[in-house]
Amino acid sequence: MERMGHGKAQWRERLTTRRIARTGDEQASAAVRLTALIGEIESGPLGRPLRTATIAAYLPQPPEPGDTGMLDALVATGATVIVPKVAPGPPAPLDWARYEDAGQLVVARFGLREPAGAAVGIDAVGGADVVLVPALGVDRRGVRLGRGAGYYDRTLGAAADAALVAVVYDDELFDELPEDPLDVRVGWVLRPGTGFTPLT
Ligand SMILES: Nc1nc2c(c(=O)[nH]1)N(C=O)[C@@H](CNc1ccc(C(=O)N[C@@H](CCC(=O)O)C(=O)O)cc1)CN2
Ligand SMILES: Nc1ncnc2c1ncn2[C@@H]1O[C@H](COP(=O)(O)OP(=O)(O)OP(=O)(O)O)[C@@H](O)[C@H]1O
Repeated sequence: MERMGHGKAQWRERLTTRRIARTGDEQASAAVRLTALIGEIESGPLGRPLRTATIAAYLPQPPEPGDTGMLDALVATGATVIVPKVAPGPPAPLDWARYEDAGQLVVARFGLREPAGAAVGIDAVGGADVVLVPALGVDRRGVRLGRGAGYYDRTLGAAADAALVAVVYDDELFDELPEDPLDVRVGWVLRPGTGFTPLT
């Protein structure tokens, strides 16, 4: 039994509360900075030019850090960008769709935006060079805290060759978060004030 106040649920509640309290200014400046920084993925987790790369991203939902500017900047390099489509039913591996521009988006399950077009299948993430993973927080070992449905933990096993990058605010990298056996660790963190940092 975990000590009261230190389990995943408590961390999730604390970090969500802190995010909701972030000002519009902080959210907007984080999005601008992430858009400006995203090209550094080439010298960081990607390790080669974006032009021929496939990036699995996601559509940030306030107060998550970032916005479609970050995705548009990736598309502008020539990279192929895919984003999740959440199917009906209980949590399952994420399906994916090609992201081209914000004009193609519709609001779907959980209020998340997704491309209106056809899904490309759950195996598409296997072709990604880098997966940008949403997180409420991440620790120095790469343990990631998500929203708690396990969508990404069910998905990332199919992305065995990809570099995994958690995207968080600058004050959301911790020494140690709670970890479960099924959690998939990430190798990198991307923060608006700091850029890409490898994790041990
Ligand atoms: N922008 C974004 N897209 C994403 C994720 C994410 O964290 N962020 N996901 C990462 O896995 C997946 C969706 N994950 C979700 C996990 C839990 C709940 C959920 O429990 N929703 C509650 C309301 C509480 C809440 O909003 O968190 C509900 O609708 O009952 C929703 C989505 C796929 N796409
Ligand atoms: N690969 C998996 N197969 C089956 N169940 C899983 C798998 N990974 C996680 N789960 C289950 O999903 C639930 C939520 O997992 P967890 O708390 O790690 O979610 P999370 O990583 O915070 O959420 P998300 O990935 O949606 O952002 C747990 O009950 C966990 O046991």
